[in-house]
Amino acid sequence: MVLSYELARDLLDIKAVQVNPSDYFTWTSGIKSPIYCDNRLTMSHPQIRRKITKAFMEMIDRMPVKPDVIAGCATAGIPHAAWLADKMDLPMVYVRSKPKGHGKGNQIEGACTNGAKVLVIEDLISTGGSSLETARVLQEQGAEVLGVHAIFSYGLNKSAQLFEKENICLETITGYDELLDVMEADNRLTKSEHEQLINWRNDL
Ligand SMILES: O=P(O)(O)OC[C@H]1O[C@H](OP(=O)(O)OP(=O)(O)O)[C@H](O)[C@@H]1O
Ligand SMILES: O=C(O)c1cc(=O)[nH]c(=O)[nH]1
Repeated sequence: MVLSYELARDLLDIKAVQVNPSDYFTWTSGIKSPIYCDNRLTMSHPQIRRKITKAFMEMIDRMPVKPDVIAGCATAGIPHAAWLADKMDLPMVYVRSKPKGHGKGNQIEGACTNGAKVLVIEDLISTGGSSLETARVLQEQGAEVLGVHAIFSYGLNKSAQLFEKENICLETITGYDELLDVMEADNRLTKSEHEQLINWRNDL
């Protein structure tokens, strides 16, 4: 099976995906959503997290310029960045959503030298705001951000526009369309619920 569909089914099987049409979830951006995908649950499934690491490694294989640092987007991107960096034998850093309010006041944790070629690892893209903020913080510290790689994206127009505006390349393993296709194929959604969820996403 194609990996994007295989991973979408894995996310459903481990109950990472919740659909709640009558009681919307609030996303980090403030968007109200009938669906929530908790990719943090992949941490608890070694076979799935290894599949994700392997997919990230294959994406790096296809990159014309290779990263010399892997950066995890806090918090849910951090474990995946760590497994990837370990497999690739590369240095890793993580970037907090805001500078730490005590201690050294760091926003970037770990060593990221000026001019380092950095790949940002994120678990999920909704608007893209969190991962692009991570990229901005790294660039401000003199890093060259090669791109953002994420497990999943909702494929919102807003995120496509933001990544284009920032001129940062986004690649993902799976996404909303694959998830909805698998849900429909497995009779987890009716055709009309499928359409409703597609329309909701397209109207955002
Ligand atoms: O593309 P965006 O609109 O920025 O949304 C996606 C972000 O939201 C979630 O993180 P959350 O803020 O819930 O924090 P966490 O990773 O610490 O759980 C997710 O892990 C992404 O980082
Ligand atoms: O945008 C978000 O905050 C968000 C959406 C989602 O489905 N899953 C998640 O972890 N965060």
